[in-house]
Amino acid sequence: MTDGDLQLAACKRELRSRAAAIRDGIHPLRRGEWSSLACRHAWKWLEETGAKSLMFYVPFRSELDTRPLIEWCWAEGRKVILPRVHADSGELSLHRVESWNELAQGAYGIPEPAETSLAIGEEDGPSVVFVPGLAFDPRGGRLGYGRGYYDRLWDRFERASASGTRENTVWVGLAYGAQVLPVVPMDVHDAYMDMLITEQGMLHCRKKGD
Ligand SMILES: Nc1nc2c(c(=O)[nH]1)N(C=O)[C@@H](CNc1ccc(C(=O)N[C@@H](CCC(=O)O)C(=O)O)cc1)CN2
Ligand SMILES: Nc1ncnc2c1ncn2[C@@H]1O[C@H](COP(=O)(O)OP(=O)(O)OP(=O)(O)O)[C@@H](O)[C@H]1O
Repeated sequence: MTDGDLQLAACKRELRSRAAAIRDGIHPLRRGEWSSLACRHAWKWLEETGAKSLMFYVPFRSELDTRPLIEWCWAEGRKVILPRVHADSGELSLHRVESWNELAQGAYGIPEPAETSLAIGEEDGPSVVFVPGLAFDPRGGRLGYGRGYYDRLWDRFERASASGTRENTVWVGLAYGAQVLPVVPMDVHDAYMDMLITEQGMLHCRKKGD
């Protein structure tokens, strides 16, 4: 590790605890209100784009609540994909889920597809990925919990689209407006979002380096 890497890691660590405190500090009633507004913005956008296969996260801690969005997708017959954490390899496997009954408590206490659920391949993967995070920035920068799960998934999808196995995926950060900071420190391997959706609406991200 170079001095630069160490500084970046320290900067991320410090920001992680500040960003978690910001998110936890939002009153639960406000979180509920803002989650429902953000979900409505996301749903409107999904109706416009007609995307049929969507990957979500199941909220934990004080994250923006995606459950209404997931239930609308089920009601409208859209494909809902949820991740399962493999803490040993640092990978996420993807699973089609059709009801809450198919989930069990997984790593970190997050509800996830049960162990018996069959994973789907990259070629059957989602056209839109909704991504949780501690903080985001207007370039699409993202800070997660520091295990790199979504960065590795992004890498897999990029490779699959470069080799022609899948179409491009739209990456959408879902967060409260208070989590969008001026700049989030980014490593070379960090995944950039294409869009952010908050209670205030949609933001198209300026790409890396622009
Ligand atoms: N709802 C949701 N699901 C998700 C994520 C997420 O951020 N939100 N993830 C996004 O990647 C993955 C899970 N990643 C996680 C990574 C670390 C910790 C965690 O508890 N970390 C400790 C720090 C110490 C440690 O690294 O063990 C902590 O925060 O106290 C939790 C989840 C996959 N599923
Ligand atoms: N594509 C990748 N391949 C292998 N390792 C990776 C990849 N992306 C990230 N990592 C590793 O994962 C670890 C965590 O990365 P980082 O601090 O960027 O996580 P994060 O984006 O905040 O967390 P998360 O995605 O879990 O929410 C780092 O040690 C990094 O080297």
